[in-house]
Amino acid sequence: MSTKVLIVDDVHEVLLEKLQDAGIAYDYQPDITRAEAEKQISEYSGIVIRSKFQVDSAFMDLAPGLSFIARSGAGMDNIDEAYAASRNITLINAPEGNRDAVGEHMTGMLLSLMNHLNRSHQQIKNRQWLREENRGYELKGRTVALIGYGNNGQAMAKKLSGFDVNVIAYDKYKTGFSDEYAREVSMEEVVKYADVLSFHIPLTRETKGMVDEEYLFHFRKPIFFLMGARGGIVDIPAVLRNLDSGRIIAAAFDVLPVEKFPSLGEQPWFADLMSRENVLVSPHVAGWTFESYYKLSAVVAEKVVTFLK
Ligand SMILES: NC(=O)C1=CN([C@@H]2O[C@H](COP(=O)(O)OP(=O)(O)OC[C@H]3O[C@@H](n4cnc5c(N)ncnc54)[C@H](O)[C@@H]3O)[C@@H](O)[C@H]2O)C=CC1
Ligand SMILES: O=C(O)C(=O)[C@H](O)COP(=O)(O)O
Repeated sequence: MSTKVLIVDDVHEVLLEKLQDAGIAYDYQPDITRAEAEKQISEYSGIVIRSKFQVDSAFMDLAPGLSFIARSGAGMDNIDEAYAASRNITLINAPEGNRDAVGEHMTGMLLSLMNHLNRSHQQIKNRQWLREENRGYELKGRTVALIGYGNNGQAMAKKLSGFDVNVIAYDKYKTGFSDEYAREVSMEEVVKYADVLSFHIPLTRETKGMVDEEYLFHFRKPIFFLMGARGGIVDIPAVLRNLDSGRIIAAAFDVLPVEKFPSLGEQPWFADLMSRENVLVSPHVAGWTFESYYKLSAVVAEKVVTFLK
């Protein structure tokens, strides 16, 4: 089978240019549905995706000649990685393309929570000028705990380096990673010292629902909670209960276990979550900037070209 790549989601034109320059044939079908892709995928040796649909074993079975799946993004949770490995299909992603965006966005969310920006803006819209209620907290001197010290964890640590904070990081699958930006710690130290808890781990069978009542129970100090990885990692009702008790001071989510309307609005916890003045939610855009749109596509194109050469 000659090399041909199917691109099934919106990507920056740099990706198309780089494939073209390398003489790699492709079809760019950003609006294709999964059902349509299923009909065509047998003709292709590679696919470039984002998060539009699941690339599961059933999909891969329709593509006997598939040699790679490239994700123009970081998270691989919409790909059955184990099945791809069993089929010897190479997986490519581009975390270098949006890690700075995630680091900046989650730092921004933290500063916003600590200074009540969301609430005070809403109050002023309602003609309320409440200075005392909106007195902020300073980051300086606090301990920020990063769970996961890969691309995004490291980017977040670098962004925080100008704030005079103590950054600690726990990574279950890495050791010996302490650097000038973060100190490697055990989970025991995280629960003891954290003032801020920020997640930078993938959604896997192991991490699904991991952040529940039991997980949050062990923290010794009230925490600011940041979820910028995948919503499926966290049990929202447990966070709500911890907000009620004051064990979580405030929480920011760029990702939620269910995203987009109407399904998000149908979740039993949705109205409660959104009624809180100390909760800040963004629509899964931490890694989605004008710059990362280009960088993700450029990085993934370079990796695809390297793989195919
Ligand atoms: N909100 C957004 O727009 C974005 C979200 N993401 C999400 O962030 C996740 C992380 O991205 P990267 O940092 O690029 O991944 P990465 O693979 O570079 O780093 C993840 C780190 O988490 C560690 N880890 C895995 N399971 C763990 C556990 N149970 N406890 C502690 N550490 C654990 C790994 O050893 C690894 O070092 C992605 O999988 C994706 O789901 C990524 C980009 C944008
Ligand atoms: O890279 C990831 O992982 C992300 O979550 C992206 O920032 C969002 O991915 P898309 O849904 O835009 O492909």
